[in-house]
Amino acid sequence: MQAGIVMFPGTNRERDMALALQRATGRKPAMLWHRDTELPAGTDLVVLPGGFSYGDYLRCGAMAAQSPIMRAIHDFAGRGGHVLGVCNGFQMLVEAGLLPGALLRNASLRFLSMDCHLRVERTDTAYTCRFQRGQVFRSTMAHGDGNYFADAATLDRLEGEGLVALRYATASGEVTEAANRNGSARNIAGILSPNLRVLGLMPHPENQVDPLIDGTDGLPLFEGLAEALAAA
Ligand SMILES: NC(=O)CC[C@H](N)C(=O)O
Repeated sequence: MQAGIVMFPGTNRERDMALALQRATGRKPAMLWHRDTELPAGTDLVVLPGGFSYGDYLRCGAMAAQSPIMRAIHDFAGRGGHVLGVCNGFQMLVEAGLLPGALLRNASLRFLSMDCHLRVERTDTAYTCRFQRGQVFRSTMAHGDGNYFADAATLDRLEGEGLVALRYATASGEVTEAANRNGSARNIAGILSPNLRVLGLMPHPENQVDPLIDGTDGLPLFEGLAEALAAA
């Protein structure tokens, strides 16, 4: 699988993402720049990593969504390409219209940097195929604007079409208000596009890919991608 990671001014999680992908695929991802107008031939996965693109000016991800490379990413997604947006990358995907809804300020109006637990809601996707349905894994959140919002009709559509990939839950898998630290609608931590190929999520699975650093709870996401896209 050949992945490309896009960097914007203010991106800060691209190296962690590269290590996570390299660990799972055995291959170095291509590092791409926001001014690029094309993706390298043979790209199987585009990743929009976390950070503070353009200093979060206007709204998180709003300026990045207007970058030259976004047109190529739109085309790639339109052809059925896989696109993963993590944290600021998720914010970019909604700002670019590739996923519905918005990421509002956290309900507490505070930047939240803490562990969280995620419940896997479906497993027939390239991102989640290495998890069990209902499995809970530990991850990390680090954001000021992670409060997922969409109108009721959109939320109902996402639920009805099974496009909620991940929810904030307790360590034992209960979807409670206390587990939902940023106030997201229906505890939503990550959503999919209707073709299941675009995933946006606020927490950082790339933080948990090394037993010597913070465990390997996030590794199945990258291993699943490696497996699913190698076979593609
Ligand atoms: N870690 C991140 O990607 C943070 C995203 C964004 N800057 C926020 O604070 O919400």
